[in-house]
Amino acid sequence: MLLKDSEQTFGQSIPPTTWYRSLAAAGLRCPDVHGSARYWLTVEGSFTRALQQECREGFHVEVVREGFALPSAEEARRLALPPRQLAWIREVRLCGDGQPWVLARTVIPQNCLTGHGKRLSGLGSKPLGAYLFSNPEWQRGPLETGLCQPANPAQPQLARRSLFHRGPDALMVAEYLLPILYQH
Ligand SMILES: C=C(O[C@@H]1C=C(C(=O)O)C=C[C@H]1O)C(=O)O
Repeated sequence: MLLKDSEQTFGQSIPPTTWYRSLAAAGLRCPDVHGSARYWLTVEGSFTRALQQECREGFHVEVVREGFALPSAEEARRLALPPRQLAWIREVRLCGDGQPWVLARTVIPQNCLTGHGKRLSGLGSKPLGAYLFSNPEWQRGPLETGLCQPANPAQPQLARRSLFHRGPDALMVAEYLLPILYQH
């Protein structure tokens, strides 16, 4: 039976998440990070590229929402943003072979939307990684590991995130691994 998109993706929202500065630190809390998800939590370079290499049929990005909104208090602290400053927030599903594999949330402060960065608010279904990794002005910082508190089995349990820096500007990309990606 074919499910409607709303049924297929029911429950696949982003759960509350605690972030750790390293995989090892998260591993003390949750040894699962060293299991089959470890590759995805640590893969360097473009995550989009790594997913594309895993696809048999194809890769696409589905925009869930994008627009100006308030980051969470934790995101604002991590990005050193003043409280209540709006940022461009993009949430997408990264889909392999027609199925969502990863939920991604990117917080783009307004100072990143200047110069070439203007493109960041007009990506639509073009992957953000293609822009960031073809643009040498953006440098990635260290990867953090996230342990999620899922409310249902469709929600992610594990996540990763990093800041991308352009001089003094920084944006933050978080990727939440859906179980289908690493539980074969
Ligand atoms: C940051 C990257 O971009 C990917 C693409 C995203 C998007 O289009 O919104 C979000 C998260 C990423 O995994 C990457 O490829 O590493």
